[in-house]
Amino acid sequence: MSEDAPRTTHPALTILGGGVMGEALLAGVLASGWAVDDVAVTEPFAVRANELSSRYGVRAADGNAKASRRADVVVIAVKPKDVGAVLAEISGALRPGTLVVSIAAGLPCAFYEQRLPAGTPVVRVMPNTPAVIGQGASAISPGTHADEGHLALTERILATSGLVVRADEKDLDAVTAISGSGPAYVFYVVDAMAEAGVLLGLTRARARELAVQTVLGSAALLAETGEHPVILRERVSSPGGTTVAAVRELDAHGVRAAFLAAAEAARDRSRQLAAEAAAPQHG
Ligand SMILES: NC(=O)C1=CN([C@@H]2O[C@H](COP(=O)(O)OP(=O)(O)OC[C@H]3O[C@@H](n4cnc5c(N)ncnc54)[C@H](OP(=O)(O)O)[C@@H]3O)[C@@H](O)[C@H]2O)C=CC1
Ligand SMILES: O=C(O)[C@@H]1CCC=N1
Repeated sequence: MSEDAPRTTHPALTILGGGVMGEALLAGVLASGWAVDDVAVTEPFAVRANELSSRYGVRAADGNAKASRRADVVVIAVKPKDVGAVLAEISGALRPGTLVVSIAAGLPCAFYEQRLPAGTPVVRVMPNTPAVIGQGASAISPGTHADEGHLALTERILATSGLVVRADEKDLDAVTAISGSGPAYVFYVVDAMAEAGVLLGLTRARARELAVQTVLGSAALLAETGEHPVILRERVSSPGGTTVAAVRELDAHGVRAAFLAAAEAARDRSRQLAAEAAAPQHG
């Protein structure tokens, strides 16, 4: 880059929790040009903290309070049951105006606002694991004190790992049930298709290779054509052919109804997580 080229400035970002999603967000911002000095991660398990530090070159040695003190944006990426304890640690350390972004399932913005200094801007996010390869889907929703600038900043951070959409907070449990948990449904379908291939005599490796490429190609076809899935399904289904015979079995075995029930169960569990996190801790 020439010395005259404009430099993009990035806010100081601290990610609390270096697990699956914390690492995905970390990798995304670094790949998008965040400097390692602008990003820190916290992780209580020292072996994991060292791993993240040596893999990405970011600071991972500090505790939550110290790492949050110098941040412009703090991303909470611990499990929902651990969020209350983390907020108690960082509440006194945040500088006024620090944006708190949480990816924890279930917990509403109000949960954070009740535990952080008055006026703290909070944005709730529901990402998903394809963020690991920059193919994630995230929905974001503002708390009481988050303005357009906070939403735009959150979008900037999440866009480094995929699609970002804005959603009303009342819809975030539904988003969790569809795109948050959704990758697991797709992996389940791929595994079932591969198993079916084995049943029909294909090797396991060949069956999985074909199932993965079929899902990849079908998703790309949907995204690139913008066609309705029913239209694309009809194009596969020749009159009197193999596909219509197969889809009749999916219907007969209640696969569509199972997806609807699964989404309701995930939505309900998301609500329960909020209730459990708000309940007094025992033990
Ligand atoms: N996995 C997913 O598909 C999605 C997850 N989410 C949400 O993201 C959050 C993280 O999930 P995920 O990454 O899967 O979970 P992980 O268990 O992989 O990551 C959580 C990390 O937080 C660490 N941790 C625990 N306590 C603390 C603490 N007090 N301070 C700092 N770090 C701590 C854990 O360390 P240790 O293991 O040593 O305890 C662990 O590394 C959850 O709230 C989840 O609801 C949202 C969307 C999708
Ligand atoms: O299973 C969970 O609770 C998290 C939230 C969405 C995906 N994984």
